[in-house]
Amino acid sequence: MHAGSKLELFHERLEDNSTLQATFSATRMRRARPTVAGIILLVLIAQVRVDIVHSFAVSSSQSPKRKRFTNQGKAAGGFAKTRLRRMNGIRGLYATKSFKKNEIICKIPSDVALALSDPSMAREQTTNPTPDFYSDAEIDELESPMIVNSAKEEKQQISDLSQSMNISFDELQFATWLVSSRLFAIKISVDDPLARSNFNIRKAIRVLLPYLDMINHSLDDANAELHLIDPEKDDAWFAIRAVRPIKNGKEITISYGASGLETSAGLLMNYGFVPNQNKIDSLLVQKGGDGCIESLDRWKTTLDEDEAQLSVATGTWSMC
Ligand SMILES: C[S@@+](CC[C@H](N)C(=O)[O-])C[C@H]1O[C@@H](n2cnc3c(N)ncnc32)[C@H](O)[C@@H]1O
Repeated sequence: MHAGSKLELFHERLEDNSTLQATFSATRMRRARPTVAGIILLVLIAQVRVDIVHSFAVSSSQSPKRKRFTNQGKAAGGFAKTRLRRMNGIRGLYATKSFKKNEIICKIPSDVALALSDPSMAREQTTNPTPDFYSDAEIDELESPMIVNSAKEEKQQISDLSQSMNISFDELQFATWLVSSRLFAIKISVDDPLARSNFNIRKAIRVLLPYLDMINHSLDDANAELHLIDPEKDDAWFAIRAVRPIKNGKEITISYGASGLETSAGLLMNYGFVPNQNKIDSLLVQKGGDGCIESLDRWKTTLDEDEAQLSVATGTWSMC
């Protein structure tokens, strides 16, 4: 019960802070103008932040062929039958025809994707550092040591980098956020030289996918999934596949996270928002994964304080 109530409080705090972040980001976005320097900066950041930037590794070709594609073709042939729209203030991707279950909604050739992690190094990839726009005091309010430390580390890295590269902190922070909030994680099978021979294991990589990066997150109600088709071939594709029938006009959503699962902390750190409910958070606590319980235990508030805050916030509080 202790961990559970901490978790709910944690969730509320994330929501409060993500509201702050959304407001701040919107202000910054109005000011931002896409410039060549900005684009170069993005590439530089991608290089510095992840150390390894390479064209997508599933292609066996050293010099991938350029592909031509159109948005006028059949549904499976590219960007067919979708368009960008805004609903409830969030821009997203919407179907302009109905899709059947398992139908491919759109495809992106893998050579236009930028992979921000090397699958062969995925074993060492344990953190997903992202920019954070909160003040140090706001970060401290999150209390969870895992998030507070990550966010502060993130800010420090941006600060160090901006000085060593002679770029303004604000520009670098904005560009870093731009990249990290548009990344998708996907699991792929790769040869693991350290594993038994002929043993392929699934590893997560994070990729920037033009156009597909317009798809919003839905944990419980996602109607599509991100796939990699023919990873062994030169002409591998990223595809969005309908996991159930989608009617014309419906928003197309996927569940962010390498396995379609992402904690609220991960969503906040990577994408700057948290959902209202996230069943993955309680699973994490139940299983004690990722040092979650330890990190909750080190919070400054007592259980009584948590319950008092929760009852104010929700109007009711029942012991579980
Ligand atoms: C990959 S982009 C998706 C397209 C984005 N809405 C846009 O207009 O460019 C990810 C960003 O969309 C927003 N977003 C996606 N799913 C969301 C959701 N369920 N609730 C709130 N914001 C969401 C967040 O700002 C996130 O950083």
